[in-house]
Amino acid sequence: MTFIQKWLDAVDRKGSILCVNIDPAEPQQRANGVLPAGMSKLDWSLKLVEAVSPYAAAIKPNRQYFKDFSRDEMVQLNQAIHKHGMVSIDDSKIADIGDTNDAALYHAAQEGFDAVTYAPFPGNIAATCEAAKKHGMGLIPLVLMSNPEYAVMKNIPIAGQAFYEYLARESAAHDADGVVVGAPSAKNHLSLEELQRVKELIGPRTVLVPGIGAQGGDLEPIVNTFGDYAIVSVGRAIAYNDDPAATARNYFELIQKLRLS
Ligand SMILES: O=C(O)c1cc(=O)[nH]c(=O)n1[C@@H]1O[C@H](COP(=O)(O)O)[C@@H](O)[C@H]1O
Repeated sequence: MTFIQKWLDAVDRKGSILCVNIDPAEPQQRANGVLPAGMSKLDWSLKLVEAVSPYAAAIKPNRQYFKDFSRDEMVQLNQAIHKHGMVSIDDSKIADIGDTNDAALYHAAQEGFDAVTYAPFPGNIAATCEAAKKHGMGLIPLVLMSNPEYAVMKNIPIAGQAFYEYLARESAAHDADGVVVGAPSAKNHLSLEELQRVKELIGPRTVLVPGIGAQGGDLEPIVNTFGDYAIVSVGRAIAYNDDPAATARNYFELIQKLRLS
């Protein structure tokens, strides 16, 4: 089954398009938004998965925060995500030569992920899409990032089009399962027109949308543009709130209003 189908099934099952990012920072790592002292990363992550599971259809662990995890720990986390009827996205943003990307996809498959994020800047979209299919993994290339600095990249002309259009077009041409498009906000560079352009170029594929919550992104243009193909991702605003379940429910309800209007 393709990742797109897995996602649409999860949306049906859960009645939600919310994805919760798990980015567990260690207490000594930064001042705010960290794991409680003395609590294991795995226990904290499993507790979060359970708390948000009534309101979310996907979980996205960011690999930079899990460098210390064993395969067994990652397998346990993915089993919990699947037990609750959600899909699991390995946010690795792989970005290397073919054999190395293949290694990342192999490990993601062994750990039980459903899809992997990919930074297509080495120019090997075709080969990486093929490798993802070989491993039964969904592949989600970055197209429009949410960070303000991406403004310097997105319109660089390439093959007669803007860089982001090129990435969206290539992702669709090689049958990637989706793309990453950040949520427009007052602080970043993203516009409704760009969202619509990406939709036009990729057709019915998933769109992983980070940038809601801590980064101040706007829900409305995302849900209105991409509908149930939008994997609406919220991280710190839920994970580090005193009541993650209640916060996930609030986001779920905000999204539902837009989905059903
Ligand atoms: O690929 C991503 O998920 C991603 C792409 C992007 O353009 N912007 C972005 O914030 N992300 C990731 O999405 C998550 C955002 O987390 P919060 O800002 O806490 O909701 C982090 O794990 C980021 O690494």
